Amino acid sequence: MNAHKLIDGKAAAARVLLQVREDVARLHGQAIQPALAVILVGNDPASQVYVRNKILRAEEVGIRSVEHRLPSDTSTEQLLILIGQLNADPAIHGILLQLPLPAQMDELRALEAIAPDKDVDGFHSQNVGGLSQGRAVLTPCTPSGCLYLLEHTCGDLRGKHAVVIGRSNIVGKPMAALLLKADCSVTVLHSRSHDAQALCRQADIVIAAVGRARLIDASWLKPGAVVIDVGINRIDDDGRSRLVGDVDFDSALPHVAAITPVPGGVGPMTIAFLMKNTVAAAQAQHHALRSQSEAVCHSIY
Ligand SMILES: NC(=O)C1=CN([C@@H]2O[C@H](COP(=O)(O)OP(=O)(O)OC[C@H]3O[C@@H](n4cnc5c(N)ncnc54)[C@H](OP(=O)(O)O)[C@@H]3O)[C@@H](O)[C@H]2O)C=CC1
Ligand SMILES: Nc1nc(=O)c2c([nH]1)NC[C@@H]1CN(c3ccc(C(=O)N[C@@H](CCC(=O)O)C(=O)O)cc3)C=[N+]21
Repeated sequence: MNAHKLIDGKAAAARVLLQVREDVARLHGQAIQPALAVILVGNDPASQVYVRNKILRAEEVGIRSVEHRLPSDTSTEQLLILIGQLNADPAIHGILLQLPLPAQMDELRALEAIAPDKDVDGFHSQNVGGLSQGRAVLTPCTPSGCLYLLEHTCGDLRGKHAVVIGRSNIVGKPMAALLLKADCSVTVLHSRSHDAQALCRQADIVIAAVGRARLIDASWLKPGAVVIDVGINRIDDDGRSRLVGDVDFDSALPHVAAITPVPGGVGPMTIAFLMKNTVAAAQAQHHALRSQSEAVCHSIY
């Protein structure tokens, strides 16, 4: 009955991937084979599932993928060596370092070691800074996917009040930067916020990226709000394990104008935008290479 309120992330991701497939075919025509390297350290079961999904999706659109699995006792130095090799390999266009890393590793140092033009997650400080300045740089996949869903649900975002719950470097902060770039008024809430619920109730748009199962129910939402649920939480439901978001979907649904489900909402969009970023990286690297060789030709003749 409320089906019209569902924001279908699977269908939107399929549309994005169709475009990516066309772009890949065009690159194949220029003898360019876009390629993504995925690094997985340790054997966290959830990370293994995500990595497998990313590799399957890459194959479907014609992107070559190379998986590098490292044991959980790998040192940061050993990881930096692999990243250095991938940075130097002209046949690799994108590098994804699956997070979280085992506790002994220096995550920030590893992310900073990835060449910014191969940083398809958009986590390198150069890309983070570029996004904050509003420049066209490689941008984190989950927030890009959320923005796409919002633009296709709300149309014009200008002047809308968006509340982002969560301030991680992966989701909350880049999400806030993208919404600001789209001319929203942005409030970012976190675990130290006073009366987060009352602030959230003022929002036209809510982005929940907290990591707490079903924290946000109808009492957090203004009637008619648009809700994007980034949360992926595995819970035990009468002895069966299942995925739920950060939003209490059943409580929120009668209240909202539109909402993403979990699964089938933001998750598929994250993977679609990873593919889009990989193709953009491949295009940019070949463009840069061509400009370089043209410059060399100019200096010779
Ligand atoms: N669908 C997808 O593609 C993706 C889904 N995810 C999912 O999104 C969720 C968030 O991920 P991520 O950003 O990495 O998580 P983090 O744990 O890094 O960040 C969670 C944020 O939520 C804040 N927070 C915690 N409790 C509360 C509270 N009660 N009220 C308000 N804010 C609170 C924290 O505040 P503080 O900073 O003060 O600690 C923090 O900023 C997870 O469920 C994750 O699995 C993540 C990436 C991609
Ligand atoms: N460097 C890095 N980049 C990331 O983008 C990154 C990461 N590390 N670490 C973990 C988080 C999480 N994340 C998800 C991606 C897809 C789904 C997804 O496709 N979810 C499906 C369900 C999948 C299932 O059934 O388990 C859905 O929501 O429909 C979920 C979560 C990316 N992350």
